[in-house]
Amino acid sequence: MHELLHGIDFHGYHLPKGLLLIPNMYHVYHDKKIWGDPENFRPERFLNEDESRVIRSDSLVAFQPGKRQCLGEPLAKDVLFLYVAKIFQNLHAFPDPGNPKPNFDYDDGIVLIANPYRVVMKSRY
Ligand code: HEM
Repeated sequence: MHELLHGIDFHGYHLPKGLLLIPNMYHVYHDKKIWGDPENFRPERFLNEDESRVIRSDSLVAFQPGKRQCLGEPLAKDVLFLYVAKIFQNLHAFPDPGNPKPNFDYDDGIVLIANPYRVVMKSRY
């Protein structure tokens, strides 16, 4: 969230001094002009053609661009990578056959919260 220090005109709107701005991440991550088919889980969209490298995209804005961007981004990404990699290095994950599969439904709030779902984790070893 950022507060405007002075009023500005932006794309035909006047934004007054003191206005609080909150980026609409849902809109960015569901923009068909950027992602094509945002509703599909297709992680390879973030890889180059031979899938050997992650492509850096200006549209991935979880850590925010600009002067006040997150200082902890490299640390957060390393920790998340190790955390998720460790889980899937040791466990297989399956949808729970006795329960509905996860979907894109959510609960409204300040942030959107995924509805609960169950998965079965099995040791790889
Ligand atoms: C998944 C984890 C994280 C996410 C998604 C995240 C996201 C963000 C976002 C959106 C901002 C606001 C940027 C803005 O105001 O434009 C921010 C600021 C900041 N983050 Fe993070 N962050 C994460 C983890 C961390 C960690 C681990 C650290 C430190 C070890 C950290 C340190 C900071 C600092 C110091 C700022 C303030 C930067 C400034 O105002 O100049 N963050 N972060």
